[in-house]
Amino acid sequence: MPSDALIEIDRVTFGYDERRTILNDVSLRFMRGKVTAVLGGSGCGKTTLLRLIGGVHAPNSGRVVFDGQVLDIRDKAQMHGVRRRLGMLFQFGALFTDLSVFDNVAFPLREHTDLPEAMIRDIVLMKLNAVGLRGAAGLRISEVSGGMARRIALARAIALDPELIMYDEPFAGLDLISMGVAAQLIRTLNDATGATSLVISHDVPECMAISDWVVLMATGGRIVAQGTPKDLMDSTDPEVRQFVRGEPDGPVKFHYPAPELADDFGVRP
Ligand SMILES: Nc1ncnc2c1ncn2[C@@H]1O[C@H](COP(=O)(O)OP(=O)(O)OP(=O)(O)O)[C@@H](O)[C@H]1O
Repeated sequence: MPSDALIEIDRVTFGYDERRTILNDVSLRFMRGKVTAVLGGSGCGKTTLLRLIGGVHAPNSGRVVFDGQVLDIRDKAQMHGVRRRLGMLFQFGALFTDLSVFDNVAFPLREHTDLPEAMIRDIVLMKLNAVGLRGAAGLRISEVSGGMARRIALARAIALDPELIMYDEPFAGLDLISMGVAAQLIRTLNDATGATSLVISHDVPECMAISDWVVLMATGGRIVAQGTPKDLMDSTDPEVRQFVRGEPDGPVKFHYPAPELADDFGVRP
């Protein structure tokens, strides 16, 4: 019987080199059909987690399990199969600026399938329609706004009907309206396609609004808390409160450790 979790991170430890461990003994489960957000401050290892799921790197110890298969990045056939089932929305979109909107969305279909051009056209227009941009198919990337670019990248990420869609900072650099549109799209596409979505971000309100489950991560990949958005919003844990309410000071200090002010300014009597 398939597990309820599409992805399991099982006691994963990882560092880019021996000097520093980025994720230390992290265990997490991402449930099928749900939107899960991993929230955490800059540098705590969120993107690294996505790279481990995408098979860019292998853990130093522990396992990453995708739909019951333990990932082994040396197994080219397995990784090819797994990557084909993943859609990834990178930070800042990474669209091909010299191609049209249409050709950007068609790109993965032309690369990974032998579908006839007429069918590719229908799929591309359907995906663009899903993000509200069917009418923009003929535009060049240089002609579209940042918010539109994000939606085009999303249409491209779902072109091959992925079972898992991973979003790396989908709200970064967007104005409030575009942010709201992007957030609703993540939710709508998840529900319409039956995919599983994983969002990593530090935008608390957007993630709280669209997620079924929220994980709060701190330095070293330490899981501070996880639960439904309501659980976390209602939490009385000072570290959770500081994070979800954006309070500048709390268990995580505003000031980097420093000598006393009076000592630094030489005014101690
Ligand atoms: N390719 C790399 N080689 C070496 N160190 C890296 C590499 N990529 C990231 N790091 C380091 O790993 C740590 C975690 O980075 P990561 O990008 O996973 O964090 P993050 O939580 O996604 O942060 P942000 O929100 O700023 O993107 C950082 O200290 C970063 O400098």
